[in-house]
Amino acid sequence: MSDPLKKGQLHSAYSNFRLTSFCKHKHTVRYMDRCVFTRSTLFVISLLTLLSLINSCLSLDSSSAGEGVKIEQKLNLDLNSQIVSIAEEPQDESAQLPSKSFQKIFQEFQSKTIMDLYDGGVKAYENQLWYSCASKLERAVSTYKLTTRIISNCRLNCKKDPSQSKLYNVTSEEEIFQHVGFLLKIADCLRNCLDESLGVDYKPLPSDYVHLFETRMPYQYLQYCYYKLDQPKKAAAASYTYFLANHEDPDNTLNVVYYRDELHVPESDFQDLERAPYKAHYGRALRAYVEEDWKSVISHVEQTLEEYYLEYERCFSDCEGKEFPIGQEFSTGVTDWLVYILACKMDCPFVLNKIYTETIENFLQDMYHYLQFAYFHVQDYEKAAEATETYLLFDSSSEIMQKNKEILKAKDQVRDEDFKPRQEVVDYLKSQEDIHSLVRSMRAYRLPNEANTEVKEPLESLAEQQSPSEDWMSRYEQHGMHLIAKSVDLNRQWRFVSDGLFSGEKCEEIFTLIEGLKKGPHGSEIFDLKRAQQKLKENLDEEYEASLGVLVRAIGIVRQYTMHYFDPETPYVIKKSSLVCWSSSDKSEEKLDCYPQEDGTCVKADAMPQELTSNLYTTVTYLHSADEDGDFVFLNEDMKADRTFGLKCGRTVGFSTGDRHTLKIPKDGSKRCAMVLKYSKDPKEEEKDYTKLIILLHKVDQLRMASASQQPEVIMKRFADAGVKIVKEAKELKAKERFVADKVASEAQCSTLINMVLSAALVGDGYIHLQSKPSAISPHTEHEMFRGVTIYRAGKLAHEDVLPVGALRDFLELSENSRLLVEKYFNLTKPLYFDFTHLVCRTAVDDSNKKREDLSHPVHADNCVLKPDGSCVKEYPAFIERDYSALLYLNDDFDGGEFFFAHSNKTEQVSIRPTCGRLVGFNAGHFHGVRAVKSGTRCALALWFTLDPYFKELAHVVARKALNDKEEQQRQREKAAHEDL
Ligand SMILES: O=C(O)CCC(=O)C(=O)O
Ligand SMILES: [Fe+2]
Repeated sequence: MSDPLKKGQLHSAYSNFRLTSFCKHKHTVRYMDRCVFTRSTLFVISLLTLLSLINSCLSLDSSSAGEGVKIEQKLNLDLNSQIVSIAEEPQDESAQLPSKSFQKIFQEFQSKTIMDLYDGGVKAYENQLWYSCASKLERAVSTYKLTTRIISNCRLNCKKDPSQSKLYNVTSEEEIFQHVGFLLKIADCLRNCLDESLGVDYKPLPSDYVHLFETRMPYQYLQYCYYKLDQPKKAAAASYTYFLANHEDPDNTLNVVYYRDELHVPESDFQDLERAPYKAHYGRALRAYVEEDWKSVISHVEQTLEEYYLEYERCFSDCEGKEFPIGQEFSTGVTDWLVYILACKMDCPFVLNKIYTETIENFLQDMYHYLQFAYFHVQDYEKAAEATETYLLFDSSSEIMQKNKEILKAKDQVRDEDFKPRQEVVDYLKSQEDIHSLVRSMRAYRLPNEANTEVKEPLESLAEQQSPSEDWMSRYEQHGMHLIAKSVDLNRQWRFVSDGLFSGEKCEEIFTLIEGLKKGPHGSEIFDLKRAQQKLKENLDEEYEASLGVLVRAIGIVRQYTMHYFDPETPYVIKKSSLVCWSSSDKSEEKLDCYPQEDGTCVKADAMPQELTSNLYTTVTYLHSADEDGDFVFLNEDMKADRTFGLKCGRTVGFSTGDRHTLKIPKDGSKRCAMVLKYSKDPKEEEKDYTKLIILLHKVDQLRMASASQQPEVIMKRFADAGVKIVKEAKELKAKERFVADKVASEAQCSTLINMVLSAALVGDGYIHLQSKPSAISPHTEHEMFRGVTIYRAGKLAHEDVLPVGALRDFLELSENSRLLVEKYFNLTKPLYFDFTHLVCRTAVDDSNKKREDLSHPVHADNCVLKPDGSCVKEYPAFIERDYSALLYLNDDFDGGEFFFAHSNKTEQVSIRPTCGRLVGFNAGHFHGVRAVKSGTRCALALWFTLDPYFKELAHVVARKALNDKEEQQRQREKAAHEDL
């Protein structure tokens, strides 16, 4: 972070501070690390930020109700700097606990009423009853705010002082209840408080409504109803309020602009109607800062801090009021709950530090910087010393702050004991450290199903299951990962090179994350996990989310491999993950006078470290292959090349962070990209953004699934209406969780898919899907040949116009229908995800060999290893994450090839004859096999599903995107052809 002390007229004491660049725009000044508009140009700057989103010419109709707010305008503002609003006037935000008499009236406003009001408002909007729309939605919002504030106050008060509970201390011999006493009092207090303020009949608002209010949906309706009621100021405030939580919505952005430019609503009326009090104080503090009114800066920053900590406490206690799925057992249930609360609490600073549309990373830290500066200016040096020391708690290595401390120390009025940090920050940082260390210690705990905030790679779980004596390397080799050089080959300790850590798919997917980065002076571009979160929050793009998911797993794989390789007593934590690309710098003719490093820096020879250490470690995994250019170079003491390695997707080079290395920047101007991980043995150094990103991905996923879910009966009826028939159920199939359905695919769809395999499949592709090894022979029998297409490959082939768009559409549609049918038939309450999707044909090699005794696919279960004693163990190399399986058959013109369910002694239990459109769905733990295909070709769409979102097959997202792109291209072509006529 840069320094407020650097700004404008410096006190002579500060003259030795470094100066940063000036702001480009002539009406801006620099404060903190941003450029803000000076007073003459003050505006609701978040508005300006949003304008930068729409720098292009747009013409949109913003309303679903017909005639909307229209705007046609070319906006051309250079507003790249991220700025915050400092023009808004504060409002009266604090909702107090209502008085007793009010409570009586209030009790009428039960959550049912909130729902009624909301639904009524929306209905009125649809019926164009603008007055009724506005009045109902206004009441819905105010009742919701009041209710949530009351509940939140109860939680806060009862946590602080549970003595309102009449329960005596609970004591028990039973150990578990000895811990529960305190909780019991809080629970009793909370229940009483809620009963008293909301009435005993109060029912919590259903989560889908909570979501609507949290995403400020009522304001989206309100703005239009106000507009129709000729209340532009209110409309402007409502649309601005909605915008702040939904800035990716371009229609609303245009509305805001419209109110400003067409209806001339003054800037001061663009108010955030949901603004937390501390944000208002913050805005005023910034304004005072620009005006150099130090006394006001102090007073507003102090109020900001006071309100911020209140909000922080509230955020913490509200986390405990969130709805969670809980496990069945007492211990798992309670622990799952705790883990959820923890994840929620971890997010609090992130939520609170979002000011308007921008997240201010070091919000609190900045506040003490402002205070220090302002106190210094009013010559209250003791307070300035206190603020300095407080700041140093956040960042003890800040050179600027250290220098400032020296300057303050030189003042006569300042004594050593004045450098005492504020208690509130000591407490705050302790609570943060507590949360993070709890999260760390719970790392190994696995939440049920989709509730998995701690991510496990298949290889990670494999690692945990193994005893140390087991030959871990050969297991990795089965996945195609193998060591190609180790320390002895590489002249130095702590060096290795391994191949095959990523598949081509993974490389391509991660590569897509690298775009729009800024090049550093030497020609490197760096992508880190902070940027990833920011981008995902700005735009919940499913494809981007999928690529991040791949990255998160990739990090897990490489870390696990590295830990195994070095077998450290203390595990390594990841200190920093980034994607780094090198390409020739703009001044490419000039030769670099430093050695480019894999982490994106460029180091001079004399600055190269001498020491090797096993405490800090780096791995570099390449994201593409290159025949000639871009080598990695291990250097020796004399800075001469020790060994060089070419680039290859998935190749991983590991070395001690202090080791000497460099790289060759491609001469042809192309980018050379790698995933760079730095490790440390100090758990305190762990990169928090990794966990944060996982939690964010998880939340996004839950949101998406929640909005998509529908009642099973409705879906099953829809299937029945479309002709799908359940033909065999548990009883006939001799076990629960099995069914057979017919007419899931049409004849035309079956032929399309079969043609796809026969024409486009790479022989053997996708069967060993961690590492494609083309092989014509079936892994199960030499009498058959395998051909397959994965969903990823289908997407790619369609993208390259090798596969007709319609074929990809059928592939995606049939997969999705099969998934949905399994999810709804089994009445699953958790979303079912694809784990792997494989379209596969088996062809009898020698048609005359009809006496075959072998099986096309031996008896097995899809998620465990069948042992000779008939037990099935959930261990590697089985895909233990798989929960359900389905096969959608595509033809019947072959001999043999019946699917059968089996007993654990491998004998046949019940068999099913494949035919086009027939789907078998079953629990992935059930034994089954396929009889020999004696002649002809048997094709099926094989689908494996998981309840664990971590294993979600991301290729579906990529393929869907490819389909959408192609369809859009087709539409454009048709449109152009039509216009030509
Ligand atoms: O093709 C079939 O009918 C079953 C295949 C199977 O069980 C599997 O691939 O795991
Ligand atoms: Fe199977």
